[in-house]
Amino acid sequence: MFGFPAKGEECCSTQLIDGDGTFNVSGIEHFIKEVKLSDCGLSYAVVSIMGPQSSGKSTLLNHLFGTNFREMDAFKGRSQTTKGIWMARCAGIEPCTLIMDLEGTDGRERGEDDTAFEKQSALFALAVSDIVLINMWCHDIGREQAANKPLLKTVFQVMMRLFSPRKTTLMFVIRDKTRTPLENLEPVLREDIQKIWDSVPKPQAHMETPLSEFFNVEVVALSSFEEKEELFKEQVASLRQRFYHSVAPGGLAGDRRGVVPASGFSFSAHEIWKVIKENKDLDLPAHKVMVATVRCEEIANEKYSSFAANEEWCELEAAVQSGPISSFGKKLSSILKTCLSGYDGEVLYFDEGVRSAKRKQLEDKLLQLVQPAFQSMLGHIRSGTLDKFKDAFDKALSGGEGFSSAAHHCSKFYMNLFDEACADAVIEQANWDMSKARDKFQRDIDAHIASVRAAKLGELTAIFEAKLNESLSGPVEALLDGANNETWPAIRKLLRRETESAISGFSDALYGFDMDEETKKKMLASLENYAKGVVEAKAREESGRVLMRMKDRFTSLFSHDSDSMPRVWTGKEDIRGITKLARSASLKLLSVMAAIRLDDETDNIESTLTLALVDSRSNATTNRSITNHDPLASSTWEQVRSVESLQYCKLYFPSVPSSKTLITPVQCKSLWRQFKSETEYSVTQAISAQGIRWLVGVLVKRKLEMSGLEANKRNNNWLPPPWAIAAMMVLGFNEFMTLLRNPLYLGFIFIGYLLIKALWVQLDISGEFRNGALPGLISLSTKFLPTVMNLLKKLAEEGQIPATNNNPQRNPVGASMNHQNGVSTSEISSTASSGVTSSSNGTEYSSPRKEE
Ligand SMILES: Nc1nc2c(ncn2[C@@H]2O[C@H](COP(=O)(O)OP(=O)(O)OP(=O)(O)O)[C@@H](O)[C@H]2O)c(=O)[nH]1
Repeated sequence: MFGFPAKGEECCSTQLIDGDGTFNVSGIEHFIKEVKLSDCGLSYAVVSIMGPQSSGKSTLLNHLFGTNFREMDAFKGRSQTTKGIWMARCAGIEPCTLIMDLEGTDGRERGEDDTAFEKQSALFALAVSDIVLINMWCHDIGREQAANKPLLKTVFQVMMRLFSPRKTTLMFVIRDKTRTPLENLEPVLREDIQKIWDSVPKPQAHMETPLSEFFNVEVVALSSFEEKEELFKEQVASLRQRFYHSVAPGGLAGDRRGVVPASGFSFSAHEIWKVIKENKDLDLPAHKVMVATVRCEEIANEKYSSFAANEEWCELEAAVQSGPISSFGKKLSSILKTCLSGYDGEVLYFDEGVRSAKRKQLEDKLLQLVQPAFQSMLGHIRSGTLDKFKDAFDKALSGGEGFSSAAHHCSKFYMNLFDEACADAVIEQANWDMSKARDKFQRDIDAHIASVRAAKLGELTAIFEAKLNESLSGPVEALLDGANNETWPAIRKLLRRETESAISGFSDALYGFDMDEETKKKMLASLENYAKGVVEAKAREESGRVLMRMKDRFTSLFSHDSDSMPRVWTGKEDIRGITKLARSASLKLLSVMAAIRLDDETDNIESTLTLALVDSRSNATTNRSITNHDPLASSTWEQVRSVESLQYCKLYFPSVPSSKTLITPVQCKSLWRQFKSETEYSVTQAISAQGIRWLVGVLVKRKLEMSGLEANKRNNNWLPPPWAIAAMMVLGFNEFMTLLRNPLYLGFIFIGYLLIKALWVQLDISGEFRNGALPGLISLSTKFLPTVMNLLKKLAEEGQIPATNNNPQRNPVGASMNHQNGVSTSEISSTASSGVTSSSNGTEYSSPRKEE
């Protein structure tokens, strides 16, 4: 359908639009590449020719511009040769000049009524050309029925459909000029043109607009090519000179307007033709913007794609994934700059507003593309600088620098380092806000400082807490062990002294942390509370062992005399008095252990316990008769006060809050019951021992009275008869000899002899049996029985033989109470007992514990 230049032709011509009005997109693109039009920018000119069919248009163009448009063969008769619109590049004229050969008007092939294509092609030529040649016969000038009149009318009418005049140069080429000189012809022609212009209906806006506003009118005359060919050629050669640098100021098209840059020519021409075909008005300025928009976008896309594939960028992007890159910003900025410069160069002649907008879009897209790499770079900078900061900070701290000072110096130094590194990574074109990255880095540094501070403060706190633990736990345990009236005052004094010392030291240590007063106060208060907590915890721990301690104290006082010597129950001792003394000492211990008394407030737990458990009034039967209520049947000491204050008005009853209570009233009662039941055995044992001793004394006395000295002598004859001794020697000779021969047996026999002899002498067995066998056995049992019973009891406590006292069925209250207290009875029983030394009045005790 479309025509292409024949092979070997020096200058190509291409059919731009065919006779049916189809635009040859591929052909024109091929043509533009061929003539390298895209590189021309605005330095190109478009010249078109219109005129009646077979008026020698192609002949003129081929001679004038060196093109090879098809010409009619003169010998075949006049017929249409050019269909549609053809385009070729002018040879040898600078700048690049494109020539368009239009289909002739008034062609018989289309008929008189088909003027649509004629008008469309005229409008197209006016829209894209800088110079329009209008071919006309010389003899038509001044004629009413001239062939060019309809053509001019068409040109002027369609001109109105362009929203803005382009100042196109209309060059009237008068063919077959006669002898009449051009000076005479030109005014007539101009008059004709003016008449036609005046007669053309115009829109309101251009009613008064002169022709010269739209067109530069030029007139040339040429001799007949057929009759005076040489002269024709000379005149054409002369005319050709006028087309050199036609677009330069002063040139033929020097004041043209609305030029589309060469790279947009193909697109622009196609779009114009589309609008013309749709019979719409052609808004050239808007069209120009449209072309600029499309072309700038195309160019921007091309640049973006070429940037994305740019080797330098790809290497940089890959490298930044694995680590920081020096001069990252500089390198990337340079690649971006090259890309944007390329865009700027190519869109230079397009509408400024459009190209700037598209440049911005391209820049944004490019920056979006490179941003992840930039973020990676920032990430490297941040993590690297943060690591360096951490090392430097640790070194400064371990080098002995104060915490606040080290934090301040290191933070400042590494913030500056971060800023410098960021400056090195900054992309010129980006103008990204770095404050967020900086803030984040600052937050990272602050968080690290805070975590180190917390760790250091934690260490410091732990050190002082450990010191407090050490200085309080042991002494408090010792003080509670020897519970007496001075125990809690002494604990308070100890707590005050140790707390003050710790707080003073802690306060000095906190100095370097540059803390605000409120936080410091909180920390000191926390340490103070910790100290209290140590004492309270120790007191709670010791209260769990109160039963064992009470029993120890009881045993110590009951089984030892005032010189701490083991008591021998001779029958002269006041067992009741000793028991009472020992029990009241144990009750004292219970009352001291019953509550935490770290405040100076006094309470009367001891009096309450004495009243309820020891005094005559506390006897269950009597008590009920007086109060009809058990004063210790309460789980808090507050309730005891509220109830009992009505009954015992003369007493100040304790008001110990639950938080300070170690042993509740009901637990005290239960403990006391268990304590009594578990110590009763010792008392019973003492009473039995005293009874046996008394019985033995009576029996011995009577025997001595009855038997006298003879009986005494008879009783001394304890050896067997002689015949029995002889029989033993005969029958046991072999065994006797075996014993004598074996030195080991001899050794055992000798040791056994020594032991028996020692026991014999120590226990005075011969003396005991002096008054007869029964008194002797009874007397010896009184010596052995307490020792054996104590041994059995100890074994039972250690769990080596079945316990009798820990039977929960026998002591259900005690068992349940100890579970409430968190300490089991067996645990209490198994703990080694401790001793106390009683003072003369039996109420003050010191605590040198000793192994029984
Ligand atoms: N009288 C006269 N005839 C000429 C002149 N130049 C060319 N011709 C003849 O006119 C005829 C048509 O020439 P073309 O150049 O093909 O004319 P055209 O206007 O291009 O024809 P279409 O493209 O068909 O409209 C040819 O036979 C030419 O020899 C001229 O200056 N004077």
